[in-house]
Amino acid sequence: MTIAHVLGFPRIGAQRELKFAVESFWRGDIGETELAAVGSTLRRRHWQWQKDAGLDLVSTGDFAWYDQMLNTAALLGALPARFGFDPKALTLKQYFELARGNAAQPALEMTKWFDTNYHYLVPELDAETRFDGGVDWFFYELAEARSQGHNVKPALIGPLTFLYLAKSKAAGFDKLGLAGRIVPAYRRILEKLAAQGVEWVQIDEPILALELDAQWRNAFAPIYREFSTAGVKLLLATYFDSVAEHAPLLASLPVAGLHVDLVRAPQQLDALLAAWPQDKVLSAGVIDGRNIWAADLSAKIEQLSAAKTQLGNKLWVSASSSLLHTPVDLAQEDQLDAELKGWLAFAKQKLDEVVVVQRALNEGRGTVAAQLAVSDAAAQSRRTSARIHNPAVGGRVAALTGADAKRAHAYPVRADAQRAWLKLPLLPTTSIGSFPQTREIRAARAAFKRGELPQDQYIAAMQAEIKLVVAKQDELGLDVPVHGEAERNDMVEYFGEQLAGFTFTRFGWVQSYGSRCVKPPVIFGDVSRPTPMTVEWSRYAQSLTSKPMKGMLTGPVTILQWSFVRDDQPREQTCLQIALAIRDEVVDLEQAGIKVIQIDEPAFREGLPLKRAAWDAYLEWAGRAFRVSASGVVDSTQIHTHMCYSEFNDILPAIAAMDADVITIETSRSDMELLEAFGTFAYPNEIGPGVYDIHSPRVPPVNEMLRLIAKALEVVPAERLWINPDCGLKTRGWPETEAALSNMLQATREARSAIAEGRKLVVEAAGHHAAHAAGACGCH
Ligand SMILES: Nc1nc2c(c(=O)[nH]1)N[C@@H](CNc1ccc(C(=O)N[C@@H](CCC(=O)N[C@@H](CCC(=O)N[C@@H](CCC(=O)O)C(=O)O)C(=O)O)C(=O)O)cc1)CN2
Ligand code: MET
Ligand SMILES: [Zn+2]
Repeated sequence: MTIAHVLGFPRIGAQRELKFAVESFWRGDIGETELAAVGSTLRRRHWQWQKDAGLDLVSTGDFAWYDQMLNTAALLGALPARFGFDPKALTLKQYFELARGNAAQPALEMTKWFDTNYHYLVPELDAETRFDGGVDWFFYELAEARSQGHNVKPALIGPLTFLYLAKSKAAGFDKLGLAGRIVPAYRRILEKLAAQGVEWVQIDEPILALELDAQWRNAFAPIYREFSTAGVKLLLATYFDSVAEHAPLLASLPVAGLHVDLVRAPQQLDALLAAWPQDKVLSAGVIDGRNIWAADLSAKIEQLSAAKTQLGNKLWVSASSSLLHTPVDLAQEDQLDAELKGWLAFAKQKLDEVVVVQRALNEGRGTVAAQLAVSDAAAQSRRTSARIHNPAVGGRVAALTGADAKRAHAYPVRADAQRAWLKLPLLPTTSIGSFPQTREIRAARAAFKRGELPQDQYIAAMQAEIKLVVAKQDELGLDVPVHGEAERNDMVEYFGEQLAGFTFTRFGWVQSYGSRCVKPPVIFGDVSRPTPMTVEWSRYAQSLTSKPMKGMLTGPVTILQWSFVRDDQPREQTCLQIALAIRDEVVDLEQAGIKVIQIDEPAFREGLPLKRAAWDAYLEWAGRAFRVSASGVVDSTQIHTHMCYSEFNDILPAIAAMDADVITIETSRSDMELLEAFGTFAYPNEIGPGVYDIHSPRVPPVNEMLRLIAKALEVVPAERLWINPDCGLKTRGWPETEAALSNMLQATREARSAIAEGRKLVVEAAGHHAAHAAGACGCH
């Protein structure tokens, strides 16, 4: 029989139960026992759903209090020594300290999981790292599932992916050199599973979808040979892109099965089948684990028919990746109309989809005729619905010319026009946009959305917030203030709610990191902007100050990247439609007298395809989309952009080609390393490298920021340098926000006087890193 399974299920809970429980625990409102009970309840529910749907195996190992990479490190016992924790006796409190930092130690670094909006904690490795075993949560949860009567397939992140994604501070550290230690650790885990009678173990090696160099590729065979005698069957799981280039390797690896992503890379099926041995399982990920569209089930069955003929029972059916990246349960969405709802499937619905495909393959389509009829009708309605296609939008995109994606004059000409009216001081100061999203703001919005707070009162409350934020910035002396984004639930969802061609959900939450979630809007049709989206808020904010108010928009690439995107046309096309909508908004802001406008693109780097071979094409269309959004204005209007969360060194030319007048960019956590690349590359326009990290409540002292400013001045001429934090302040509280900004302005004043007096700023002043080493920085 063809087996039905999934690689993992979202842990957050349909009502974000895990988020609220974890945050209560952090606040001390509940204890470990109550928190553990919430975790148990969620796991029990999610396993039961998998079983009820008809999956043959339910997944364990996919639960985590914060993150699955941290869980793997905790299981292996590979914790950074700087925390001083005993890996075998790690408490929940210590686990969260690794994730969030404590008084003495900053948290593990956090970064994006491949090309998703999920962030994992980066394990730290050094020559002393040991994998001598840690907590037994993984085994506890396995036993829990079995005690509930489930046929279980535990899942682990594989050793090579673990090492590849981990990080070492030592330059040139050979991570693969730790294989000799990590492999026995995994082998011990596998043997323990075998002893407990576990048949199948899923081992995730998503790095196989990257363009691996020979050193990493060649590490697979010997390592998996070590595992082949541990007594369990291994299902090696890959996802997010094709692994066809490794087909011979994968066919010959001593594992019992391979899972592949046939949504992102359907074409790899033929290549793999051509090389596939008879005795090995091929798990076909045909249901989209990254998007919310209901599958065209007839098409999926068709897609697998040749594979079924060739492989018989060795063909398994699954979702393309873990369902972690999809919201939990569509059934809760009571405000979507029936047509749209019929086009969607969240994680729980995807379980059913996997099973329908499986049953059709095992028992014939007749056994699932009713489900197929529903699916066929939905697919048909999505292909033909009048709500999807808007000829005016298509026409506008088709009519775009080169001139539409280019400012009228080059940067030096624009800079003169901007200087003439802005009259900013040297080293102008600004912020990235958001100010603290307080509980009061969120509560007011929640009440408004529930219909309990009338619209005029909601607007008044947000205006009061804007007034406060503008007054505080005037007091502090910021040169280019912002309105603070109080009215926005999220920088993408807010725009999705107002654009045609988008819809949004009530409970479509997806974990972004730890307890933080996002609710990506859904792009189902051609995108356009019925009415201005931000103009009134910005106009109001400008009325409160004589300084130039900076308008604040999210760019087309980021809106695309952080939404659920339609899969019936190329992403490029959708992105250009969004770009035109944002362009309209930019032009309206300019008309309203907002002549400094920031178009945020924090997800620009994240959108890069996993395979380098596809980078150029992406950078070309993504850059064009940004320029389309930014180029409708006159020379004197200053366009800013902002980027964060990523390493930008390898795409600097593409960033320069976006031709924003000013870019503010995250750099403080890397101690301005990035700027060296900007210096070498000679970034041509203005740049505001973040001078303090906003991800922790810690208030950096003046001299620390001064040191970063001095470092920046070594590579960026003062005339083109801006001073700002790393990112928006929405997750911060007010006290640290005011203190940090006040220090930032003090540092700026000192830098300005040094420049005016021709004094050279000292770069070597003790900074955060030195203070850290001395345990004297008060971080977190
Ligand atoms: N889309 C997106 N992706 C992104 C980022 C981003 O900002 N947006 N940033 C990076 C990730 N960083 C993130 C930083 C913070 C949060 C975050 O704070 N999320 C909030 C939810 C934000 C939100 O949508 N808030 C809504 C809904 C808030 C809410 O939960 N309301 C309660 C009621 C609250 C109350 O009464 O006090 C409810 O509806 O039940 C609002 O403000 O309106 C959370 O998890 O808590 C998420 C991601 C990368 N990816
Ligand atoms: C993730 S980038 C955030 C940019 C946005 N303008 C903010 O300040 O919140
Ligand atoms: Zn940012």
